[in-house]
Amino acid sequence: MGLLVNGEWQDKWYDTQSHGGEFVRESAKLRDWVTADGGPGPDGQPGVRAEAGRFHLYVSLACPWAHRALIMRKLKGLDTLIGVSHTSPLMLDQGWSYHRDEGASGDAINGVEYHHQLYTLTDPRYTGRVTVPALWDKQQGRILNNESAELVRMFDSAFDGLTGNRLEFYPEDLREAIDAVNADVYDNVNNGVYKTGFATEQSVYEKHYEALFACLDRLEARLAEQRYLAGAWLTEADIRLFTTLIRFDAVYFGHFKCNRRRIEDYPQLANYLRELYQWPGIAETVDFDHIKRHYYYSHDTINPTRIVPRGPQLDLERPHDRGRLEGHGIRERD
Ligand SMILES: N[C@@H](CCC(=O)N[C@@H](CS)C(=O)NCC(=O)O)C(=O)O
Repeated sequence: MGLLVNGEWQDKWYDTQSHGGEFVRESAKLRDWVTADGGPGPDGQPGVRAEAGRFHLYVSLACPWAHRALIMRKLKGLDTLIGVSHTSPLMLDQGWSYHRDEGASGDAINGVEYHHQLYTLTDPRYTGRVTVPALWDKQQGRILNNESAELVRMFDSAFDGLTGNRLEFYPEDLREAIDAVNADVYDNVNNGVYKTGFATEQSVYEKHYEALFACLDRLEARLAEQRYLAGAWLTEADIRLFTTLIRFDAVYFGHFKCNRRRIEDYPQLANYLRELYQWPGIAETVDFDHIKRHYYYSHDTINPTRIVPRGPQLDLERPHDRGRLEGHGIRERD
């Protein structure tokens, strides 16, 4: 576990000390976009054109951020256009690796052993954290973008002309609702579990624990009234919540001490989680072996014995009750 400083790998755990015991997530730094015609991204970011076979997605199957991109790749029918490599679940002194004997796919594109080498291929003097997911541009030989929220948006629309897929996860008229719930879920749930679990001061841990469960209570109340987070349509907001909920009972409840309640104990969230898990294409993106081995083995500051728990036994295939609420599925573009 570590980071690059001027292209040199340094083996360091997160610095919570200089933030009063807080884990502070660094913003992603590689932010170019893929667009249908190669024009700029939505905020004027440099753009490159969507082409079949040009891009490769590097992920960890354990990582909730990478998982968003993997689900979008699947639901948007991008499997044959964008290849994927996955890391070993074990993130050790050299960070993420492609060691096959630990369960990685290997790296068929660049043949690197460590994920940080993709960052120094991108910029030999790269400084920053070395994270998954990362979208590689084979034509330019560099990582184009390493921010999952942006990969979700690109995958939603940039390749539609090539795939003919018209599913829409960020429809114009729902953007306000999606942005609002995303902000709450990001801060208190997606990143909230990390802020709770990585805290190194009791009061900081308790503050984030309270914020996390207050948000889960808000979501539980919302999902009693509507089928999905933005209403009757399934949107990117649901994908973004799903990847944290699916890891919750298996990892965050114990390992990150997020243990007021399990997701299984929330009637709405538990049924909602099962509906999403059972959505065609989603279950095959979930790998509990990678998920559990990653967290319990890699974070030895939290779990020094590196024992990976056997449980819990989860039955995500059993029926859900969400059909009682009005739902239209995923919107299609005209
Ligand atoms: N903002 C990034 C965050 C990605 C991220 O933090 N990924 C984790 C894995 S779950 C990682 O690679 N961490 C390595 C590190 O922080 O050194 C995104 O959403 O894409």
